[in-house]
Order: sequence, then structure tokens, then C-alpha cells
Amino acid sequence: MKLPRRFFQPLATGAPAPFRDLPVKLERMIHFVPPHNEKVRARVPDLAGTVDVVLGNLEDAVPADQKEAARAGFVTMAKATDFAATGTGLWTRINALNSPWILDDLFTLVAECGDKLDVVMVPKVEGPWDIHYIDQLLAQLEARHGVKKPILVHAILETAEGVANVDSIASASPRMHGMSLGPADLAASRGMKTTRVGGGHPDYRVIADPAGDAARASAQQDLWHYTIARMVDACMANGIKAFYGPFGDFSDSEACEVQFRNAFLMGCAGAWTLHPSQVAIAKRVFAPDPAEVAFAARIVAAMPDGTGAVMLDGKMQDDATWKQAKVIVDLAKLVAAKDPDLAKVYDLG
Ligand SMILES: CC(=O)SCCNC(=O)CCNC(=O)[C@H](O)C(C)(C)COP(=O)(O)OP(=O)(O)OC[C@H]1O[C@@H](n2cnc3c(N)ncnc32)[C@H](O)[C@@H]1OP(=O)(O)O
Ligand SMILES: O=CC(=O)O
Ligand SMILES: [Mg+2]
Repeated sequence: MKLPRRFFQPLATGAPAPFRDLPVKLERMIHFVPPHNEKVRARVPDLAGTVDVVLGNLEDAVPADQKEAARAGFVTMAKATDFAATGTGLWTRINALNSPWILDDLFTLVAECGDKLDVVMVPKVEGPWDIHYIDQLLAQLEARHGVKKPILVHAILETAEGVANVDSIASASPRMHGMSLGPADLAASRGMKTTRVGGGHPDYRVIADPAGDAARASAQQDLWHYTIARMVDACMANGIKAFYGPFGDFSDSEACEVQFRNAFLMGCAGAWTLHPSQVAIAKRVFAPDPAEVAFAARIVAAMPDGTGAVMLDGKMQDDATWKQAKVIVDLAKLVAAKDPDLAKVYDLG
């Protein structure tokens, strides 16, 4: 274990000092773009102003013979758009640590566009050792290329071993931005019997006891509840952010919305969007409900220093509900700063 006082020291001479606290950013959706696809890439300058994060994906979903084209396409895409001008994050998902592509992914991207790159998403993270490796390598590359701002790291939680080590992954480095649930790889790694990318399964259910001839009530359960809860606790305990990952059935926007909303209510900051149709869903879900914002604002106003106990509409409020209300009001302010329509609806002054 590293001594606490060394935790925030740069890992290479000349590398930027790690952030003490994460930059505060609205990240309702991490929008995936296939950078080897010239047609989709051409849409990025317009797309950038409409999403919170653009992620150029180099890993799964890019065919092996297109890996170099995806890497080159990412560099072209990064250089062609001023993402910072619209407050949009620029992320990449690199190839896995055991793949033949990862070194060239990092060497090329940090050299060519390291100053524009906000976050590197690392797939199939198994334990803190994977983060330590990426942390050291990024520091060396930042130093070599004079990158001024630390590039953050986001882990995908998508292996059984990764879930077993989720707490130590979250605390592995001050470079950690957060974590996303990867339900497709995780299902395979765990031996789950589903071919779906996220969402529920009609056969995963509970059933009521028999009661004579009456039909037995039965309800579908959430396959991902346990893992999302573990991920949120690990992330929030370490001051980093949790995200729901992909929802693969683009034809079922209703189920996508329900899955995203469950994650939002449990503490997630956002989700991945793989198709333009999912962007509006993420915007709807990862912004607090206006009625909830209005009530939360009344709680904050009723307890100006956040202590004591008051009654509002027959409901007891105290220091704990004040903190709950602050979570909602603070998020609403962040959303309002980016969305003039919701700013009017929230009316937080
Ligand atoms: C388990 C995991 O790892 S999930 C993460 C990995 N997967 C991904 O990153 C997939 C990202 N998404 C994609 O690559 C694409 O959406 C695909 C290949 C799956 C489907 O693409 P298409 O067959 O073109 O879908 P569709 O015809 O519905 O697209 C409609 C329009 O949206 C565009 N589009 C599709 N996906 C995207 C996207 N992610 N970003 C921007 N535009 C997109 C299409 O180019 C098309 O444009 P057009 O109307 O000008 O022709
Ligand atoms: O990478 C994402 C996943 O679900 O697997
Ligand atoms: Mg995966």
C-alpha cells in the first residue's frame, strides 16, 4: 500500500499533478461513436453540442481489421472539433490490457491529442493492478508529450473478478473518474444465461405461493440490482461516479428508459448511449423530476443551515432529508446551466 502522503504525487517527472477532487461536470450520457465509420464521424461536430460526452470506441464492436482505422479516425475526430467550447467531454475506450492494440492506442492518442482527451475508459478491469499499470503509463506519456491536465481513468465493471474487487478498483488511483456497468461481458464472465445487452429477462422472476385455484402472481426482477448497488457504494465511498452502461435493444426505448431510471434512482450519474435515439432518453432520465426539484428546494429553504426538524406537507424533514434535497437541487442546477428549457421549469433563480 502506498503511503497516504504519496497518493497525490505525479507518477512521472513532468506529468501533471492528479486532481484532488473530480471536476464537476454534467455527464448524463456517454455517447459511443465508432471512429472507423467515416459517415458517423462526420456527424460528430454537430453531435458534440447535443451530448455531454463523446466517446470514440476502439474496443469491442470495432472489427479486428479496423482497429488501426478506428485509432486514426479518433485522432481526426479529436482534432476537428473544439469539444471544450460546448463543455462536451472527449473520451476514448481503449482496447483491453491483454490485447495487441492497447499500447498503440495509448501511445498514439496521448501523443496526437493528449491535451484534448478528458477520460480513458479501460475495459475488463479485474483489480487495482490494472489501474496502477494504466496510471503509470499515462503519467509517462503525459510527461513525454507535455500534457498539462491529467487524463482521467474510467473502469468498466464487466468481469466476475472485477466485481469481487470493486472497492479496491475504485480507490486505486486519484486518476479514477468513475465506473460503468458492462452487462454484456459481465453476463458472459459470470456464466449468466442471456444473450441480451443489459435490461431484464422475462424468466428472472419471483412467484407468489399457491392459493387454491387462483392464478399465482409473479413479477420480473432486476438482474443488475446487486451489481449496480455494489458499484454505486464503491464509487460514492471514493468520491467518483457510477454509470449504467449499454442497453442494446434500440427498438425497445421503453425498457431502456426503465433500466436507465433504475440506475439513476440508485445513484448513477448517467448511462451509455449507443444510438442517437437513446440520447433523448438519457436526457429525460438523468435530470431530476421538476416536482421533486420543487419539493427539494422547499426543504432547503425551510432549513437554511441544514439542521433541525420541520414538517412539510405532513412529512418530517431533518438534517438527512436536507442532504437528500441538496443532491437533487445541486443536480438540477448543473442541468439548468446546460439546458435553458429545464432552467425555466426548475426556476431555481
Ligand atoms: C457491449 C458493448 O461493448 S456496447 C459498446 C460498443 N458498441 C458500440 O459502440 C455501438 C455504437 N453504435 C453503432 O455503431 C451503430 O449504432 C450500429 C452499427 C450498432 C447501428 O448503426 P446503423 O445500422 O447505422 O443504425 P441506424 O440505421 O438505426 O442509424 C440511424 C442513423 O444514425 C446514425 N448512427 C447510428 N449510430 C450512431 C452513433 N452511435 N452515433 C452517431 N450516429 C449514429 C447512422 O449512421 C444513421 O445515420 P443516417 O440516418 O445519416 O444514415
Ligand atoms: O462493454 C460493455 C459490456 O456490456 O460488455
Ligand atoms: Mg464489454
